[in-house]
Amino acid sequence: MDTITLARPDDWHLHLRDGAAMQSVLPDTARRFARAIVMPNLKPPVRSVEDARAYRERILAALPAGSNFQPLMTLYLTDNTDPGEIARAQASGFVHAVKYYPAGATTNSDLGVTDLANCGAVFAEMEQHGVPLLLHGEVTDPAVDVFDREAVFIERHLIPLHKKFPALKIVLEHLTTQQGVDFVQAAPANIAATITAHHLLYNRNALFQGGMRPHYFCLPVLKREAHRQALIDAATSGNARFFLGTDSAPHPVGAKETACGCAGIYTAHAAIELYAEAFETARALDKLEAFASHFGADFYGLPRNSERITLKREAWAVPDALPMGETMLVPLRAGESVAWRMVNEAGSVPGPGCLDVAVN
Ligand SMILES: NC(=O)N[C@@H](CC(=O)O)C(=O)O
Ligand SMILES: [Zn+2]
Ligand SMILES: [Zn+2]
Repeated sequence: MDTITLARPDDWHLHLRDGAAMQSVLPDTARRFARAIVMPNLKPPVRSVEDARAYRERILAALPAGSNFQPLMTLYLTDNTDPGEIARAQASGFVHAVKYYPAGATTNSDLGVTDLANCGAVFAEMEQHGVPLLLHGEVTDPAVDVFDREAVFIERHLIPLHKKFPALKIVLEHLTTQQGVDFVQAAPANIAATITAHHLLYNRNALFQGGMRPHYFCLPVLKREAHRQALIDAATSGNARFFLGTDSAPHPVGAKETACGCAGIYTAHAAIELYAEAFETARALDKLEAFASHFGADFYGLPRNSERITLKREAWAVPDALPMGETMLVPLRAGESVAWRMVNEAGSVPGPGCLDVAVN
């Protein structure tokens, strides 16, 4: 198979940032995806429906001309989130989920939740209104090994939370472990998980290949090979509760190549192409469409996309760096190649994959 055609995919976990940085990265996503769940970890975070309304307007205003891309907004949960915000979120029509960051777990999580017990009234409202809770599922306990933080989160927090709010829709974001796969497989249909392209393609060796590799550092951190295999098996299994979420997370090169580098990997420039590589290696390209274009929409109760995209097996070179506002970012595969290329509807092959203008 040298070309594949699939319904236009959606990205169920994306960081777009704001301002000039957003202006730079948004076209990469808008060219490939119909919709994306946009993370709220801005500075300051997107905490209210009104914050989300304003952020959504800024995203729409930054879209390339002619793009039909739809940002699906989320609220950043804090210890002080007003339970009344949930009904307003649901009524808004543009807020689709609430995001939980454990305070201090990851980029811009300082205002995150210090104790899930502070949010009981909010979770009760979410359960009642059918608003999904998206989890950065890692404990922050410094006594817990960084590679075990997802598994320990599931035991300590997720299992009790699910017991207390059994009908609450939960997405365990950026799944990285066998334990996470096992939990989702054993859970009922209101529990799902997103899986990134980088966690499907790389294990933790990538962080230390010939030296320290800050551009492979993200949270949750890449795990050992057995976990990557478990993620591949889950993503290609046809189980509708595993679906695509890139967690593409741009940072300026200077914030990555430094003594204390930020967590986050940029993949939006080649997102669906990288998933195609991972699925092809697993001999499961026939499972890509459901994972990328059907299951997430079904879970969120949104219609599947009717437009289609085509990917062609044709290697292209990823530039060493891409613009990010006034500065640059280093994308995944910088200076290397990606095996699949997205072609536009007319069947023509655009120029370098990540520097194209929008194709709709
Ligand atoms: N994944 C990351 O490593 N970083 C994300 C935050 C997150 O998703 O945890 C970011 O905003 O940079
Ligand atoms: Zn996260
Ligand atoms: Zn993220």
